[in-house]
Amino acid sequence: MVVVEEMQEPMGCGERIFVSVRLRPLNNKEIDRHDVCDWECISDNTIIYRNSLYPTAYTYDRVFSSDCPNRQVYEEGAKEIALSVVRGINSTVFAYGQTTSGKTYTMTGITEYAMADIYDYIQRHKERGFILKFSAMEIYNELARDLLSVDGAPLQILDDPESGTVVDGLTEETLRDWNHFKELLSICEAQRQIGETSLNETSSRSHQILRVTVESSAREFLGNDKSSTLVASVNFVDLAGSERASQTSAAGARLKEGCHINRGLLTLGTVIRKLSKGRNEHIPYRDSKLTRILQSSLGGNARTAIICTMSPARIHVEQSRKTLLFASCAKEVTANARVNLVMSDKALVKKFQRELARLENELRIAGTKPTSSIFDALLREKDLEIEKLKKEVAILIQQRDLAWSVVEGMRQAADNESPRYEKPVKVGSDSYPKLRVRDRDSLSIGFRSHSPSERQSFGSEENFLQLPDFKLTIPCPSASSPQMSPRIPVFVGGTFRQEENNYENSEVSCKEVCCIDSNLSVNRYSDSSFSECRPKIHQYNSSSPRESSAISGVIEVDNEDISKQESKPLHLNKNIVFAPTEKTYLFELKDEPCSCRRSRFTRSRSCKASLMTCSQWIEKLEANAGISPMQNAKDFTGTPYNFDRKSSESKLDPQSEAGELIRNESPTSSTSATLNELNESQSSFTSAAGWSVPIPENKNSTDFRTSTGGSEEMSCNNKYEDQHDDYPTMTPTPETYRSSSAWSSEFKRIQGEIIELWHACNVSLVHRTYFFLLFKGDTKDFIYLEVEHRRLSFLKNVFTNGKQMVENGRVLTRASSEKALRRERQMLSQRMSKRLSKAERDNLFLKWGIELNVKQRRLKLANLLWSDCKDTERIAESAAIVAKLVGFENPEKTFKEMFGLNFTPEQHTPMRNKTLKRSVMSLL
Ligand SMILES: Nc1ncnc2c1ncn2[C@@H]1O[C@H](COP(=O)(O)OP(=O)(O)OP(=O)(O)O)[C@@H](O)[C@H]1O
Repeated sequence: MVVVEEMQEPMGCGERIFVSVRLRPLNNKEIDRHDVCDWECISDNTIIYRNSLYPTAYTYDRVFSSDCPNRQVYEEGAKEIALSVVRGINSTVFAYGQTTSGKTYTMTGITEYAMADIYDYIQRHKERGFILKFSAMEIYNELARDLLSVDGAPLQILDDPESGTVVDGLTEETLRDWNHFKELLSICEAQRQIGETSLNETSSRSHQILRVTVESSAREFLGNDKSSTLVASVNFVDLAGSERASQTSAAGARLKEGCHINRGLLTLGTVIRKLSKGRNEHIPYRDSKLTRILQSSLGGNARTAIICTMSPARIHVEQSRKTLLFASCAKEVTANARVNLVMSDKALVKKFQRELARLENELRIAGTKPTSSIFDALLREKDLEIEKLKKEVAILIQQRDLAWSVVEGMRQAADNESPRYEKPVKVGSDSYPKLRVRDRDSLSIGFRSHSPSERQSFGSEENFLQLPDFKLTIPCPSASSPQMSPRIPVFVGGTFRQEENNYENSEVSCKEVCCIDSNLSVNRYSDSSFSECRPKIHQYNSSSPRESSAISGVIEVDNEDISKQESKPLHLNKNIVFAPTEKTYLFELKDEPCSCRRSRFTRSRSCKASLMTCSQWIEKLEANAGISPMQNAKDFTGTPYNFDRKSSESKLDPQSEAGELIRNESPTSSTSATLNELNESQSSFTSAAGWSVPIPENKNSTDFRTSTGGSEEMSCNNKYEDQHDDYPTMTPTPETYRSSSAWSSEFKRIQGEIIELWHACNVSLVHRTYFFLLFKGDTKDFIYLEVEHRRLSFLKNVFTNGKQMVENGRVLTRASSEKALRRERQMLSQRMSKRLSKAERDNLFLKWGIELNVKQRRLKLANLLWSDCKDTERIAESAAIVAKLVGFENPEKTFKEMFGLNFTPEQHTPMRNKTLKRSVMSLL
C-alpha cells in the first residue's frame, strides 16, 4: 500500500497551527510556599501577566484558565484537529511547557478523549471499515525508542520519499478495542523514562509520541482492486520539560538528559520560529530526532494543535514567558493539510499509467509542435497551392464546356447530314431498364413494355418495341461468395441510375460479371428455367455523356416472363434503344443459340475468356511493351481484340464447358425457341449515335467489339464473313464494307494515316495514346476517326504552307508544336523514374535498343516513343508506355465524345489527378 496525497483538504489549506495556552492551578507545594499567581486569563483568548507596571497580554487561539478541566481543553483546543485523522488527514497534538506545567496531565486527557471520540466515530460510521493501529516511541537522549518493545534498542529514523520520515522497526499494534488501547497506554507509561527532579517527582525525561493510525475504506469496495483507503495518523506528543537544567538542579544523568532534551526543544523552537517567519529559508528539521519525526506536523501536511502549559507560580514566570513566546511563534506557522488516499496496487498502477501517458503526450506535443513561424509558412504554402488548384479547375471547366459544345455541334451536324440514320426508338420515360442491385451478388435490369396508350403518346406505333417485360440478372462476385471465382470481367463503367438501392456508382462499377456458379444459381433460381443468352448490353447516346456506360458480359435472362409470351409473335429488336428521361440504353442481344438450362449453370471457360477488363488489357499491353509482366508478349497484338477472339473461339470450342453445355441442352426448349424467334425477327438496329449499323442475322455473329479486331481475329471470324453479305455498300462509313473484315482493314488504313499525320503535325504523344487506345475499330468510332483525319489533314496543310492556326486562343505553328512535343517528351522522361520501377526501366531501355550505361536514357526512350509510324508493335508499345506514364489505365471507361477535339501538345501538362476523367479533360 502506498500513501498518495490525493487532494488538499479545503479547511487545511494554509491553516495555521492551533495554539492554546493552559494555566495549571497552583499545586500543593506551591500553595505551601505561598506562591502567588500573577497570571490571569481575562478571556478565552487572552492571558495577562499582572505583576508589572504594565500588564502584558498574550493572545492565542484559546486560553484555558486553571480551572478548565481536561475535557474542555480537549473539546476546544484539540478535538477538531485530532479527529481529522478519521477523514484521512494527519494531525498532531502536542504539549509544550516547562516541567510540572501539566503537559503529561493534559496530553493524557486529550489522548484518551480523542481515542474515545475516534471509537465513537467508528461506531457511527458503519458504512466504512476502520482499522486502528497504535504505536508509541520516546526520544530519550536523542535516541528513539519503541515504547511497545522491551528490548529498548534505538530505532532508526529513515526518510521515505513517499511516506516522509519513517521510524524503522517501530512496533505497530492493531487495536482490537478500547481496553486493548488502554493496555498499550499502560505499557507505554511503564516504559517511559521517568526521573525525579527537584520540581517533579515523576518528571518525564523524554519526548513521548503516541501514534494512532486510522485506515478506513468504504465497505462495498473492501478487497476490491478499485478500492481506495483513507489512511492518516494522529500523534499525541508529550514533550519533555523545556526548563533550564539549572532550574531542576540537574546533575549527572539528569544534566545529560536535560542537555538532550534542550537540544530537541531548542531545535523545535528554531523550526517553529523559522516557519513562523514564512520565509523560504532552510528549516533545520534534521537537527533533532524530535523535529525529524514531527516534520510533517510542523508546517507540513498535517493539522497541528499545540497546547502550551504553564505554571502559575511566580518563580516560574521566566519559563512561562518563554513558553508563551514559543506559543506566539507557533501560532504563525501554517500547514498544508491534505487528505491521504491510499490506493490498491492495481489502482495505483493504472493511475501511474494514466499519468505517464499524459506526460508522454505532452512531450510528444512539445516535440512535434512546430514553431509559429514554420506553421505560418506551411499555411501560406497551402494557401498558394489551393489558389493554384482553383485556377486550374476554372480552366478545366472552361475547356470542358467548350468541348461539350463542339461535340454537340458535331452530333447535330452528323444527324442532319445522315438522314438515313434512324433516331433511337424511344420507349418511354418510365420504361428504361430498372437497374438495381438485387443483393451483394448480382445486378438486375428489369424492363417493362408500354401500354398502347403510352406508345401512342410517343408517336408511330411501329417505332415501338414489342417486348415482353423481362429482367436481366448479372451475377457478381462478392466476398461472401468466393465460389463465384474465377472472376469474369465485365465492362461495367460509368454511372448507373439506381432506382432503389443507393449504392455508390463506383461500387457498382467495381462489380464484375462472372460465370454462374451452379450451387448459387440453384439456390437462387431453383424454380425457374434459365436461358444463357450471352447478350452484350451497351448503353450509349446518353443525354449526358458523363453518365455513359457500357455493360457487357454474361447476362441471365429470367425467361419465365418471356415464356408467357410464347403464343404471341414477339418482335424484339436485337438492339433495343430505351430512351428514359436521362439516358438511353441500347441492348444488343447476341444471336447465339440460347441454350436453355433447367436449373443449373455451370462454370464456363468461355465466359471467363469472353471479356477482359480494360485494366487487364492494359496490363497485357504493358506486358507486351515490356513493362510488367514481361511474359506472353508473342501472342499479343497490342490490341484487346485477341482476347475477344479467344472468347469467340472458346465459345465454340466443343471441349469447353460452355460447348458441352450447349451440346447437352435441348435446342428446342421453349426459351431457346422464343429467343431465337425474337432475334430472327430483327435485321438492323439504330445506334444511339444516330448511325444505322446493320446487325448480322447469323445466330453466331458476335458484336462488333469482338469481330472487328486485328488480323488474327479477322481470320478467326472468317467463317462468319460470308453470312454478312447484306451490308449496305456505302463509303466511307463502316456500312460501306460488306464484312467486318473489310471494315477492319479500312480502319487499319485510316488509323495508319492518322498516325502518320500525328507524326507530321507533332501531335501530343498523350493525345495519340488516348486516341489509339480508345478507338480500336468499332464501327461507332468511325466518326471520330473521320474528324481526327480531317483536322490533322488541315493542320498538316497549315504547317506545310508555313501558316499558323489559332486554337483555344493559342497560335499553333510547326515550330510551336515541335517545341511543345519536345517538352512533352521531357515530361514523359521525368515521369519514367516515378511511374516505372528500375527493373521496368532497364527492361525498356534494352528492348528499345538503349544501352544501360548511356546518359539520358530516359529522354532517349521518350524520344523514341511514337517515332516510328510504320511499326505497329512499336506503336502499341508506345501507347502502353505513355498510358502507364500518365496514368491512363482504363480506356474503356473514357467517353469518346469528349475526345479528340484538340490535340495541341501544350495541353498535356503534368496531371495531378490520376482519374481518367480529369486526364481526358486535360486534353480538351
Ligand atoms: N491542570 C491541572 N490541574 C490539576 N493538576 C494538574 C494540572 N496540571 C498538572 N497537574 C498536576 O501537576 C503535576 C505535574 O504535572 P505533569 O507531570 O503533567 O507535568 P509535566 O509538565 O508533565 O512535568 P514533566 O515535564 O516534569 O514531566 C501532576 O501531579 C499533575 O497532576
